[in-house]
Amino acid sequence: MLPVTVASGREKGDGVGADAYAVGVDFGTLSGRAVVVRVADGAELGSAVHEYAHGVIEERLPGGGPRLPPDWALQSPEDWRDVLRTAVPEALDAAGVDPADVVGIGTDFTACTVLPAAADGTPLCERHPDRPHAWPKLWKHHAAQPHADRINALAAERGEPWLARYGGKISSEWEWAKGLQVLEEDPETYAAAERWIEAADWIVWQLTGTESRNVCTAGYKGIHQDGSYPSAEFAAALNPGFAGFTGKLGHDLAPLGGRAGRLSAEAAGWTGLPEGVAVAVGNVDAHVTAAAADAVRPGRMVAIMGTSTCHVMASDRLAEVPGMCGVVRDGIVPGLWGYEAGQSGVGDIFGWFAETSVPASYAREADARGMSAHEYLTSLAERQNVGEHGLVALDWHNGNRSVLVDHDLSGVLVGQTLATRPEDVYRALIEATAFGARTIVETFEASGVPVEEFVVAGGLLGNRFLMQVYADVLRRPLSAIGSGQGPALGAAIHAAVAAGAHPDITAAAAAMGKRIPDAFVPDPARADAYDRLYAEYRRLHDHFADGAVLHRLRAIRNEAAR
Ligand SMILES: Nc1ncnc2c1ncn2[C@@H]1O[C@H](COP(=O)(O)OP(=O)(O)O)[C@@H](O)[C@H]1O
Ligand SMILES: O=C(CO)[C@H](O)[C@H](O)COP(=O)(O)O
Repeated sequence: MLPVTVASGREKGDGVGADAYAVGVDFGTLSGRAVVVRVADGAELGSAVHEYAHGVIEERLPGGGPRLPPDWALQSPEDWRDVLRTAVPEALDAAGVDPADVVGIGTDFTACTVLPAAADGTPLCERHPDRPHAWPKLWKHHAAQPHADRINALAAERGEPWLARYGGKISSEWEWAKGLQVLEEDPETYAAAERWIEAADWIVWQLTGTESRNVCTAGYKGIHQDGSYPSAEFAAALNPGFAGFTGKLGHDLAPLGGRAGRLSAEAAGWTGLPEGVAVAVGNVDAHVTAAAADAVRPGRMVAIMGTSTCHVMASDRLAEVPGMCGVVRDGIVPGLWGYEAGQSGVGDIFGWFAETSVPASYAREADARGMSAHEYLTSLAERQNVGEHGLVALDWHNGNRSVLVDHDLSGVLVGQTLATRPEDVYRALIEATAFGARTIVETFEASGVPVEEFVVAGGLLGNRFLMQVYADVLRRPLSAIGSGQGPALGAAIHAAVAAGAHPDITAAAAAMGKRIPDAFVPDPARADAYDRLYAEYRRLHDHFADGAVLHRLRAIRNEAAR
């Protein structure tokens, strides 16, 4: 790896005036969004979104070829570059800000979205577009579950000390499982991959021209703990050809809020920003949002609720929380432990239902009222009393990230009768995700990590009924982020720190972040009624947790698809 120089915000003193701006760019699952933010107070002056031309590649590669196997999810690096070329200049235009007043740019990415690259950063899919394994694997590529299972079994057998930092299980979404899958299914691509790099770091490489690796993705997704990755012996025991895997990863890890480098001439040409402005160290969409919600202090759990939900929380204590995604020192903010847990499917589950299960009469009615399917179903669902639909669902349609860590689990719905209507199911699915969130919060608290405040962020904040369900199910007031673009604002906050405009992330979050306390308050009667349904959810959860039925069904499906 190339040598990396990373300065913290404190050390640079770039000199930042009152009218200085930072640009944050959020690379999501379907689109990238840029926002221009005033560094003094976090005012958002302009933003722009660029939808990825290829979206999520799940069926076939962009050039055609055979159908991809089940559970694959790929992306195109050119789509990501297009965000820099279009959304950033459009956001600058919308903001009416002189680019010369921009002091820094920061980015955040979905994770673990990871790609094989050459030593100069060229994605292998740009050399071998016909090889599926040469393409970036999106976070929700779940086809490496058998590899994750082997990693977990071996780590448990060898008593690997790092396993407890991941709640006892490594996810199939992460770097090791996905890397092992490439080795075993396409050894040539594995051998050609001089780098196995998170898109979070790759995009920073595009901006600066220099490779850097961030402490956040290395810790949560790369199993980097206490200064090292799992040993070469461990990797070799998985597969002798895997022994050198960590040689493809990064070893000099850059701290969050640091400056990864300066904007290259080429990236200045793409973005319209001045060459040489500070570029922040790469980061993850969920983790930057904690700064945007001014929630980087211990005990504030931020739920970033969109396609999936991530729960992130800084804490001054280290504990083993079963089924959490990970705890990483400095993983959200330097100096504290950063916890992450998550639900792999949330908005995605509602989206699946709205797309596949709404009758034509509902679609017509929604159209007539100028509502989306989500809005129409919500308007019907919110009229019901708690429990009136007689249903309970398990929110595992995209697997279970916490607390079971098993992506071969699938969704369950019980209690249907001939009177069950679409809005009943839609409501039961919303409730199921809220019960999943409660399971996570209770697991943290039972493990000695108190959740003092629950802060909601992300696109689902737009559904107020859904938020009220969460407040009722969690039996606690919810704070809400005061921005519609949390990750992009968070990335801009990191850019401001990297540019020296604020001394550190905590100070920048206090100045630029936005949090509204008690935005949703629980109703005691509904909360009591939900306690009964939650008890049923937990019974169903424990019944299906071992995967006996659900794994068999998946095996039958996979066999039939082959
Ligand atoms: N009114 C709504 N109620 C519930 N879910 C919605 C609604 N509108 C969109 N969604 C779901 O929200 C998700 C998009 O959330 P968003 O935060 O914008 O995306 P991302 O997580 O990719 O950043 C989609 O999965 C979609 O199905
Ligand atoms: O795993 C994650 C972060 O660690 C996120 O779930 C992943 O990045 C996708 O997020 P989104 O729901 O915003 O698309």
